[in-house]
Amino acid sequence: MKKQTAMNRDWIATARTLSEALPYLQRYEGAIVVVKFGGNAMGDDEAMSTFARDCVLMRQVGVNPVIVHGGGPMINEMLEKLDVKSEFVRGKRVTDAATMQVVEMVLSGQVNKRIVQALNEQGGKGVGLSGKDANMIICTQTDPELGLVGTPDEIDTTILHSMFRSDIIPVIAPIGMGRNGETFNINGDTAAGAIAAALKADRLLLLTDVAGVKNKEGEVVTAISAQQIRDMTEDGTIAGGMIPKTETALAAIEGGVRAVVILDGRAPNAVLLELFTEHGAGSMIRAD
Ligand SMILES: Nc1ncnc2c1ncn2[C@@H]1O[C@H](COP(=O)(O)OP(=O)(O)O)[C@@H](O)[C@H]1O
Ligand SMILES: CC(=O)N[C@@H](CCC(=O)OP(=O)(O)O)C(=O)O
Repeated sequence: MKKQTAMNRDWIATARTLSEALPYLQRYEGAIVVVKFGGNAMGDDEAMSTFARDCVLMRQVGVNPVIVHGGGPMINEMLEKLDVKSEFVRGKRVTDAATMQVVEMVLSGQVNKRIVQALNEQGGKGVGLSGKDANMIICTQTDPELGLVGTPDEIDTTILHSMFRSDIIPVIAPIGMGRNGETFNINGDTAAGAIAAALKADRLLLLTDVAGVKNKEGEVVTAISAQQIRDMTEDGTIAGGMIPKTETALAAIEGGVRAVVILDGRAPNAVLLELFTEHGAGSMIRAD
């Protein structure tokens, strides 16, 4: 009898959560939400299924999710197997022609298809693309020191809009084309930010493996201004892989994205919690 009461309490709490989601569901109907799913945020198959389920649910309630993925750790693993050395400069992989081949194979062939499959197993319609498809991302070289690393210069979102109309969830590998036929490796955060800005997205969610942007004391800053980001980068509090993330956040806001959230993608249902409950997670960056 006692057990049943506890169960009832659980159901009541679940019903309350659903009911409290109404204003959020209304706010996000028709919204475009770009989700960057970083390689470090991708967990085991169960975590992948949970993430996919959240994205399919988003689509089901009228949100237009766009997934832009990373896969840095998976690229590292393959490069190691092939005995190709790799190094990062300011959070970006120095990419020569041989490395580029491996990057494209792992991102487009392996990681992209894993996410597409997970979405489709949850009843969604995931379609995999890279920035090369339908001329979506045209790049210029970021810096000769980094080799074939590209900075998105022109984004064509036509294909994405036609996917939204067909209930398709686009899953995009961060690879772009140069104007002279080159293939460029784009940092996943940079690609997600550029796509979010081109779509004037309502939200850009950067899923990673930390709870948010941490200050000197190691505490997550829940709301962070552009100026705070610049100061924290200057004094080294923001370092490594967090640099492209915060740079992306600033560029995305400037490009017309309403808000960017950096959050822990390994936390179960992180995306749903952020969008549809009052328990938003991570660090939110808005225009100053
Ligand atoms: N101020 C900071 N706050 C949080 N994380 C930081 C900070 N500075 C550096 N980092 C590092 O950035 C990492 C996230 O970047 P990265 O590993 O590239 O993630 P992803 O693979 O998800 O893109 C964190 O795991 C952390 O080690
Ligand atoms: C230029 C550059 O650094 N490209 C990245 C692309 C993948 C990526 O960004 O993956 P994560 O999001 O998992 O870090 C790379 O080669 O690792």
